Amino acid sequence: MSTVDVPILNLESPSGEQIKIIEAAAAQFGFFRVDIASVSNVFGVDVERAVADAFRVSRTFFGRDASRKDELRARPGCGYTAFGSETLDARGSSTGDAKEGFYVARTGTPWPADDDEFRDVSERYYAMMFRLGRVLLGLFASVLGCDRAFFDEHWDGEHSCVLRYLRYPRGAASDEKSGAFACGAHSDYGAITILATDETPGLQIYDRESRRWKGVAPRTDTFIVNVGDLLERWSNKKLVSTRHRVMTSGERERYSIPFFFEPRKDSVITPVCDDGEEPMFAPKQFGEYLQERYTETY
Ligand SMILES: O=C(O)CCC(=O)C(=O)O
Ligand SMILES: [Fe+2]
Repeated sequence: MSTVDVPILNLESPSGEQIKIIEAAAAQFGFFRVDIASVSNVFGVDVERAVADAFRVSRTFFGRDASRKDELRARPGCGYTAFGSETLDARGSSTGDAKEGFYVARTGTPWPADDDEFRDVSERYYAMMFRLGRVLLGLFASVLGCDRAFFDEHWDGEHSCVLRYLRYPRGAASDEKSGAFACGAHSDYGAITILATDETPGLQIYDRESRRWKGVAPRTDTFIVNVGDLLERWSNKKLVSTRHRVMTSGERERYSIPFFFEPRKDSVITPVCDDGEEPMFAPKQFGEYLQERYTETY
């Protein structure tokens, strides 16, 4: 399996350079990395530490007895999801995805009553990712030739951002032929995903040009950022959303923490077009769009 070079954005570099990196990424796979140390420097907080803390509480959480995790199941997009309970690629999979997860939503998360640290660390991490999401949103707006604050109002108030802890357990080897995946091929449905991973490889992205899957090397010093379908739609396809999946060897467990940066449910997504450009999509409320996508996954 060959790997892809994903450009690295340094938040401390001049904004013109940052915009160029995102432009290049958008024209390729819609994936880029963000240097974590640069986020620490710009925000004046220890982001490396926050990421390490988040992985630590994730391990503790998933180490709980199954029954004590099952109690924390809630509505879609909130709380615990058991091993095998989701199939991101229903057509290509013979079985549910070999992962378990815990969603942290803006409100209503069913926190375990006996682990305050899990909640504290998660809320801090969530707030930090939200802040980073806002910065990235401004850069995407610039790339589209809009004012930096162009998308901001859609994230004011009751936005739909979700943090997710994922564990891909040991012993569940992915196998393309039999349709067994750690996380089946999908594109993210939302606006922007900011992903932290541990050092176990697994993430792959689909290269439309060579029609091959390519690995994204794990790096704990960067976040992986990708454009989701919603931002693709919003940008009238100037920003691309690329299919990706997770394949694991089963030798080691793998942890990852995606943060899904999503607008308010009542946001109307109207494609941003240059003068004379035809919109490829009709305006649609995010909540309505979301409902359609959930029905496909569960
Ligand atoms: O675990 C990963 O590396 C990616 C997970 C993912 O693509 C997702 O949850 O949407
Ligand atoms: Fe994804």
